[in-house]
Amino acid sequence: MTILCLNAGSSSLKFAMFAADAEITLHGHGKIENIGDTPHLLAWDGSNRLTLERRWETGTQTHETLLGALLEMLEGELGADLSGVGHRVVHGGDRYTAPVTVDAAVLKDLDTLCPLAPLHQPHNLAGIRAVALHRPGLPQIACFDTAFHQTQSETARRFALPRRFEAQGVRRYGFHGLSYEYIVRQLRSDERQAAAGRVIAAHLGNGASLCAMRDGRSMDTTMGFTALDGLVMGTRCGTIDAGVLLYLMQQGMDDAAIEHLLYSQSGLLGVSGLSNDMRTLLASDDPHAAEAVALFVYRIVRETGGLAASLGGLDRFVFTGGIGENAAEIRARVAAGLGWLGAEIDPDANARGAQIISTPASRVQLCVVATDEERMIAMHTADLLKG
Ligand SMILES: Nc1ncnc2c1ncn2[C@@H]1O[C@H](COP(=O)(O)OP(=O)(O)O)[C@@H](O)[C@H]1O
Ligand SMILES: CC(=O)OP(=O)(O)O
Ligand SMILES: [Mg+2]
Repeated sequence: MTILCLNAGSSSLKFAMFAADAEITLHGHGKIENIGDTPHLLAWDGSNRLTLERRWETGTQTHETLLGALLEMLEGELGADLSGVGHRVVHGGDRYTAPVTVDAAVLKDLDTLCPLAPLHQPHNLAGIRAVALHRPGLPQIACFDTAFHQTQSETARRFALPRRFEAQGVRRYGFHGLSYEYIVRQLRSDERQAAAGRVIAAHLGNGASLCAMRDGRSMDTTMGFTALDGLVMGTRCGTIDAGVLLYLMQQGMDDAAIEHLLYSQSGLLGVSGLSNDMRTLLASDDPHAAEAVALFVYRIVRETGGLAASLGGLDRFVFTGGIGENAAEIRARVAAGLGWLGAEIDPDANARGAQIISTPASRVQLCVVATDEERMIAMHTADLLKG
């Protein structure tokens, strides 16, 4: 069977076609990056040969218009032999703890979670609606970022608020779960049994989070009720004193203005005043860019300390996501900050982007694993379609 996977991130729209028989084989994939600024489409065939490139002017396109362009481009692929479409849906709330076939009732439920993931959920659901218009009746499977974190304890997921709020679903959920699930599979496929023990994975992309895992199960994570919590991100502030929000409200900012500030104008972009793109910041000699990068690294190191404490120590630290996989300088600076845990980086292995970038003597093994949310979506989608 042939499966199309769609993954709408906060600044990107990724897609991939797979043949899912005994094995899952990539037929083609691509991404539209830099959405909100100057969108840039790249597409490759199954052997990673570039087949298409296109750029749009600044500020003329939204996630929705680009999705339309994408479906037009995939028109041929959306032909009769397509068995289904798998989607990354960032928030599953309390109800959706495993992949599900989407129908009108499910879609309505998922819509109610849009305020909890304003940068993602509306785009995720727009993808489902657009495909339904194009190909009514084609099975569509929603795969949730929150599902992987089901294994966390009540304590890890609880806010110190009066109980009635928890009953309403106000608790920590965690995100990037498809990515962490894939990382665990990759670590397990290795003969070193690398998923065993106490592992922290760092998904460092435009959104960024850490996940503390024991034997491949999520124990804690830096994102919470929403994907705003935790690390400094491209345009999101990460953990912030709730008193700041009270102050902003008292200053007359309304909820829409605060949402825009915290989700879209903060993080690396807000602190640098320059860009949310790590490549741009690393290449800049502007002191504010350097300060944004320093804060990004500092917060990763600090949160790792907390998660290592909750795991009772640390055996392995995994870098993944656009920054984790590609930015050797960030990996080196994070590793330096983890020296107190016994981490010791091998500079040559790090510069090469090797799978293991720590020295043999390092007490914490440092790894780089390329994540593949689309393949994880394809695996779930194939499982559901095969019944
Ligand atoms: N070679 C590189 N060096 C530094 N940062 C990089 C590199 N390649 C990609 N990145 C960064 O990765 C981030 C995007 O990560 P990605 O996981 O693709 O995003 P998304 O969260 O939208 O899926 C951007 O900040 C980008 O600058
Ligand atoms: C949940 C989240 O932040 O996703 P992304 O990294 O794709 O923005
Ligand atoms: Mg992402």
